[in-house]
Amino acid sequence: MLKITNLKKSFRSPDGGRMPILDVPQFNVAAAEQMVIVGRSGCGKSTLLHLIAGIGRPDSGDINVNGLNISRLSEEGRDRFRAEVMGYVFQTFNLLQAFTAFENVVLGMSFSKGRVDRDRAKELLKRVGLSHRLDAYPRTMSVGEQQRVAVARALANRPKLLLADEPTANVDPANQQSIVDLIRETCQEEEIALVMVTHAMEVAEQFQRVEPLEKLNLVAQARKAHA
Ligand SMILES: Nc1ncnc2c1ncn2[C@@H]1O[C@H](COP(=O)(O)OP(=O)(O)OP(=O)(O)O)[C@@H](O)[C@H]1O
Repeated sequence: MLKITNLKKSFRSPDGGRMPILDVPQFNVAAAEQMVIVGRSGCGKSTLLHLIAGIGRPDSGDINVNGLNISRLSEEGRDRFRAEVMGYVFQTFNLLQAFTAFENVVLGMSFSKGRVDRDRAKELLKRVGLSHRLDAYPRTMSVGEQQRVAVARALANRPKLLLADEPTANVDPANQQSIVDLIRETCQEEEIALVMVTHAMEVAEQFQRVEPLEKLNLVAQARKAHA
């Protein structure tokens, strides 16, 4: 489902040079596999997820998702491919403020080829415990409620690959577990591969495969060697 080879990414540093962030020789995720990436703050987890989603381009290397090398696509092509094949739960939710919770989930569907399934949108919001908040606007919702809408929106489209960047960072332990359960059950039922970033060890330890990014990433290994 996901096959990464020789992926490199750097950012411009304040002195005008380049700051290497990622050098990942290989990283693969099988169809319908569920796995977790862990690692210290700033080690490049969100950058890796962005590149997999086609938000920004690597300096070099290949990212194959569902059989297509997305690093060769134009920005428009990557946007379209993401809408059709991937779901993304952003650390910052990225909900559209002018639309209600229900509309945000429905909009997650209408950017892709699939038909808009209003019943599925309602069902997903019910599963995250927000049946009573369908018509609420994001600014009137708590941070945890917004996070749950973001999870429902990412699943709305029946993606093949779900990328979740700390989807439980802002919720209490009970909601944390219900979000993890919702994500994992839906991914299992619908054979969606899951790559989740988390700092919560009690979440990570529920997964069979937990990859520390430092192990996958030669930049982190070189830093460690020089530390
Ligand atoms: N657009 C950018 N321009 C310059 N530097 C960036 C940019 N985006 C990220 N970085 C840097 O790249 C590094 C990795 O950032 P990233 O957000 O991927 O880390 P992370 O592992 O997800 O951290 P956290 O766990 O705190 O969310 C950081 O040092 C960050 O400052």
